[in-house]
This record gives sequence, C-alpha cells and structure tokens, in this order.
Amino acid sequence: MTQPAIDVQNLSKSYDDVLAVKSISFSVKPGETVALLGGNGAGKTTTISMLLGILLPTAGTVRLLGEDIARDRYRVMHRINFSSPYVDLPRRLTVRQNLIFFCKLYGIVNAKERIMALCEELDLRAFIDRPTGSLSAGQKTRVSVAKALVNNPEILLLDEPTASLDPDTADWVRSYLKNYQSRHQAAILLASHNMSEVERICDNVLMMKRGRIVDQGTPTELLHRYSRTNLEEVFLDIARDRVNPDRQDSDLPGDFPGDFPGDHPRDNLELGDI
Ligand SMILES: Nc1ncnc2c1ncn2[C@@H]1O[C@H](COP(=O)(O)OP(=O)(O)OP(=O)(O)O)[C@@H](O)[C@H]1O
Repeated sequence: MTQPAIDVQNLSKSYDDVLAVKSISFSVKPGETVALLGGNGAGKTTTISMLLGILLPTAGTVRLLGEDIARDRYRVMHRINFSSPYVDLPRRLTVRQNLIFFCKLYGIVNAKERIMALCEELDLRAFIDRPTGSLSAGQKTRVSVAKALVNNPEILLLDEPTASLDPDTADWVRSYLKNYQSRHQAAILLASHNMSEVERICDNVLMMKRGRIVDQGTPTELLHRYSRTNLEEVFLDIARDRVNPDRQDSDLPGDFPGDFPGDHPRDNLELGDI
C-alpha cells in the first residue's frame, strides 16, 4: 500500500481557553487533493499551521512523507510548500527578488531558469520587476502560487488558493494546479470557502466544524448522503446542524462535553463569543 504523503493522527490545538482543533485524524495520498471545508473559525488555518510545523500541536502527530514533523521537520520541509493570500511576501522586494529569495531558501540549483519558467506559466511577466506590495490582490495570489511551486513540492498546502482571483484567472489557476499535480503526483491539501472549486478539483472533502471533522467523503458521496445537488447545500446543512441522515446523533463527535480528553463546554467558545 502507498504510504500517505500526509498522515495526521489525533491532532489537537488549544489556545488558552479556545480548543481550536479537537483530535482530528486524516491522510492524503500522493496525487490526491483533499479539501478542508468549514465556516469561519472552524480550525482550518490552525490545522495547516500545525502541518507546516509553525504551530506546535497540543496533542497528536503529523507525519509528512513519512517523517514526524515534531521530531524531524527539517528532513522534509524542502519537499513541501505553502501558499496563502493572508501571508504577505516582503512588500518592498520585487516579484523577481522574492522568487530569487525563495529559490535560495530551498536550494534550487537553476534558480534563473525556474523563475523564468514560473513567470511564463503563471503569466507574471507584466509585473515581475514591480515591488510585490504594489500588486493587486489577484496578482499577489498568482505570485504566491509561483512561490509555492519554486521547489516542485511533493506536498502542497494551499489556504484559499484562488481568493481574489477573477473567475477566468481562478479557473486557469485551478487547471494549472491540477496539471502540476498530475505531472508530479503531489499531494494537495487545500482550505477553501469556494464550494464549486472543491467539487471540481478535490478527491476528498473533510468537513470541519468547531475544530472537529464532522463528516468526510468524496464530493459525490457527500451529495448523495445529504441528498443535495451541490456542496454549498451540504455545507449549509452541516453549518446549520441539519445533521447527516446516515448518522446517529451520537456518532457526531463534539456534541457532548467530555467526548475528548480535556474537553468541556468552555472549549467550544470562539474568540468572538468572549
Ligand atoms: N493565535 C490565536 N490565539 C487564540 N485563538 C486563536 C488564535 N488563532 C486562532 N484562534 C481561534 O481558533 C479557532 C480556529 O481558528 P482558525 O483560524 O484555525 O479557523 P479557520 O477555519 O481558518 O477560519 P477562517 O475560515 O475564518 O479563516 C477560532 O476560534 C479562532 O478564533
């Protein structure tokens, strides 16, 4: 059996009184695209940050390409990459300088050729020598995708990869990412609020709510399970507690205090509730 590229077991994270991620487990195989879906504050960004090793889990393990991130993060970091519209690249550096910087960081041998190729493929030519801070949101997103691909990663973690893109460019970026994936057999985990994007490019969907995975399956399985015609309706069913008809209420984790070690009502507080 193929070893999963991403293997997460019983992962939890608490920030003081807020239990942001509650004992989640999942895996992503090479060549597979998995979506993390959930409303604001569901725990998607916290999960991705733990996968990247920039947030320490409160409990649980993350293995990337077989390596335990808590112990051997530096053995694997050069084989993965990340893109988020919410993480700004240094604003005063031009796009080219930023890409050179990341090529050096990842030890890319033919940096110039790599940057030229990405520049062509992602159509960055018009603004390659402009300060990154002066770009439009959509242009920044394309630069962020280019940055995420400098090292030809085997694992790609994408936080809303098409945020701020017009429909035409978003469609083009999705096709580009799928094409990259089929060429490199990369594992992709993406957090998104764009349901049609998820339906189109994801093999599996993890539905998160208040830090838990409350349902999962292929987009088709989820549509059947909830008798819906699109994922947006499934998302609303879950968000509004119109529970999955195939499940008993008691199967749903997270509805009872104490079903997770250290869990109690206070753990469900969102920061906004305080
Ligand atoms: N640094 C922090 N300190 C305290 N609480 C935090 C911190 N970061 C996130 N949280 C809380 O953890 C929970 C999960 O947040 P997270 O950012 O992971 O959600 P998300 O699913 O990415 O949401 P969104 O879709 O709004 O980006 C929220 O209740 C949030 O307020």
